[in-house]
Amino acid sequence: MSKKRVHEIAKEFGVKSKQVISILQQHNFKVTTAVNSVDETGYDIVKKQLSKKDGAASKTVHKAPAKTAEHKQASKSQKSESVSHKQEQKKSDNKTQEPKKQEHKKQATQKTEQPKRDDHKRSNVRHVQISEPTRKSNANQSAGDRPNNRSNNRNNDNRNNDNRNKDNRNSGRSHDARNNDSRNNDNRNNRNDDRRNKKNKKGGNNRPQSLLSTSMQKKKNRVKHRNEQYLQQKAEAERKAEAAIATEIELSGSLTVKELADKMGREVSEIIKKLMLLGVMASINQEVDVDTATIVAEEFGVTVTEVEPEEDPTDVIEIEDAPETLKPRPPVVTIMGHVDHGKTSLLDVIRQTNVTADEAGGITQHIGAYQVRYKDNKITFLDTPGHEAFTAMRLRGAKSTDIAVLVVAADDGVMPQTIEAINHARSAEVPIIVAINKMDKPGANPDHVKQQLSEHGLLPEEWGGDVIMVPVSAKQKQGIDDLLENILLVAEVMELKANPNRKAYGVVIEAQLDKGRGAVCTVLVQKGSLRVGDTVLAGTAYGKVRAMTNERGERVKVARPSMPVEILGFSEVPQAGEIINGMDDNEARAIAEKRIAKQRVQELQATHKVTLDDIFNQIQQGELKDLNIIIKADVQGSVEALRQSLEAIKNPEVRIVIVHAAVGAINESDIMLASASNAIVMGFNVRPDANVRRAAEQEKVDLRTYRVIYDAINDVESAMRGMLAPQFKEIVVGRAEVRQVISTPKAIVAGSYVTEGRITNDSEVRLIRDGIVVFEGKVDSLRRFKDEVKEVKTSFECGISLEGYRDIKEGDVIEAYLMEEIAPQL
Ligand SMILES: Nc1nc2c(ncn2[C@@H]2O[C@H](COP(=O)(O)OP(=O)(O)OP(=O)(O)O)[C@@H](O)[C@H]2O)c(=O)[nH]1
Repeated sequence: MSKKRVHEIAKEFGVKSKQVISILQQHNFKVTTAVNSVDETGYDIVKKQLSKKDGAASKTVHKAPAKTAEHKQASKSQKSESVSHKQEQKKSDNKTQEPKKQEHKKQATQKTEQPKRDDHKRSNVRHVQISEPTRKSNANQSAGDRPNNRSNNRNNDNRNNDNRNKDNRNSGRSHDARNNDSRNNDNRNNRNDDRRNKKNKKGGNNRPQSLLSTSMQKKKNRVKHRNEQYLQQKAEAERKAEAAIATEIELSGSLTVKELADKMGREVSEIIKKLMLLGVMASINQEVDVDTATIVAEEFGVTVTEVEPEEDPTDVIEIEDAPETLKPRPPVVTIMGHVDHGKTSLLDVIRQTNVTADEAGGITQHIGAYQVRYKDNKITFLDTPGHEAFTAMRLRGAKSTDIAVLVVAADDGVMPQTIEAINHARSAEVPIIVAINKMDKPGANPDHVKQQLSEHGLLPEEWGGDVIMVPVSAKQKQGIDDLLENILLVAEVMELKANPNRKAYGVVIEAQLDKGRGAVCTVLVQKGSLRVGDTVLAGTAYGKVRAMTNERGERVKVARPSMPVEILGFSEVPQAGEIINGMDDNEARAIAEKRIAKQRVQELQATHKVTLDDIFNQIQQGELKDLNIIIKADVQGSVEALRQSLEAIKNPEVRIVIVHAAVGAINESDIMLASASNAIVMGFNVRPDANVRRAAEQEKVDLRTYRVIYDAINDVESAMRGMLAPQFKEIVVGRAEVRQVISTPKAIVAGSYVTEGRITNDSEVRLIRDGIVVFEGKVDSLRRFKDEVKEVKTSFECGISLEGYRDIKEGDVIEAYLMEEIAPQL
């Protein structure tokens, strides 16, 4: 063997050159540096020495990595040592502790990683085992950064202990009880290390977990638990919402925004937003047609199927007539206006001047409607009080009038009923022609009338508006042609047409029971033709037409569109405004029976007329879109004040609509209009008379009277919020008419006649003059002749004096009332 340098030998044995030099010097070799070389003898001495030492060193120091064949060999022997040791230990431990076995297994597997680590720490006496993240960071630190490493090591004393133990194990040294303890420590320490490392990573608290207060821990657990619960609930809600969202819906006709949202399983706000984006401003209760609903639904990715609406077996399906079957028909005109402005006179003049020679016998009987001929054209006039033609018919969904003629006396101008008539016609969307009557009168001022009408939204044509205003005089029969001419003109523009060749469809104008003839009914045929022998159905009444007569009492066999006829043959008296259909016998009977049954059910159910008491419920259920109100007050100022205050009430779901507002007492016409338009009537300083109250009860119209405007507004606001406290209801106990006013030194005594109910001496009373409340207070004294009495009943005379009020006039009405507490509505 050639000579070998010291550093080569050192490298070969994995020791420092210094060590080799020292051995050689001990054996008198002259070597001082690593580059000095020695012969085979020197090499053998070193080898011998080092292998001796190696045996000893292997017991204390971990071996160098198995890079060379020798090392591999060493590693193998180490393994075999370890295995044999395990076997020995197995025996000695008498197979007692399973965890230990596990530990051994773990160590065995760790061995495969060992060389790497050994390599890394060859120069370190202490072997540091660190958990993965730290190891990484240490690895990232350069090997030259030793002091840092060391300080880390010091900080991690436990870990170091652990590693020392591990080293011991790896070196195959004895595994005594101490070692076992160390292993346990090792496990604990490892866990702690992991936590600490995690914490350190976050830059959090470095204190060991055990040092955290128990309460903190509990708090943390609670928060964690709550968070988990919240997340679970959220996920559940989302899952449910997801499930509720429809992907397909069926639409059978227009529906409200709320209904659409419900169908789609979406929030109303989402639908409203989408509609807004589409340029449609809609509130929750507003109706949207199928097309709009379809667009909205498709925007949400919902497929829409249009289906036929469910049929009501009591409905008679209305046939849509093909355009080619339609033939022109005469217009149907209603004359309306204020009392004494000349409605009857005008109708008479029209009738007389336009009956042809052969009809000279004239109209023999009143049948509520008639036709006149004018220049080969027919015009049908409804001879019923104006408001009835609208309210009663509209109530049942019928539209009888094409054109409204508003009669205004030129000398009197616009009066309360004129405004009422305008509102009726507007409500029914019927065009208005104004007949300015009594033009022959000296005080006639048509311009003033036009001016007044303009203020109510009727602007005459000559002033740039679209309302035809014709000056007439019923008395002098002037302007009648002009009026009829204009009626025909408006009718022509309206292109009024109907199919005469089909089963009859019309409306009942009026009906009554005649002792001799049974149910007598005036019918206006609107479509098709009605013939004697036809079976007809109107509401729950049906029957075969036995006889038909026109307005002159002549028997007719057929009645065509726009023709009024009186018919006999109904099983019972139908109601005015009811729709009449010609149909098969059996079908008519079957539908009538079903309608009777339905009516019974409806009667059992609560009425759906709007009342302040249940406005909130109706809003909630999406049933109410507009709150219609009719205002009646004693003076115009109050009307306007109430109107403006009510209109100023804003509610996102309900709009306040003033259907009619006028000065004057509440009358039957107001009730009819309220009934037809589902309105409530609010009276301010005005009172309804007995008939009006009865009508309101019958029609189930909510009628409220107030003395203070604020109370009225407050009631509406509270009702809309569902906060109305209807604890008291006024009960009228009796009424007395003042027939004579007697002045005595002590008081003014109203010599009165009790017309209804009773008046008591402790009554709360109000004094009413022309429907207007002029005083509210208490009875001071109540006398029959000269005696003080407690009460006076209907049909008796009495003397009433009022506490603190003397301005009593003949014709005044004294109304006695009491406030009755009523149970709040549920
Ligand atoms: N000078 C004049 N008087 C008229 C004219 N038209 C009607 N009158 C008179 O006015 C009064 C009332 O006429 P009516 O036709 O009864 O009036 P109305 O509107 O039908 O009255 P009500 O049925 O009570 O609502 C009668 O005395 C008529 O003679 C007219 O053109 N000129």
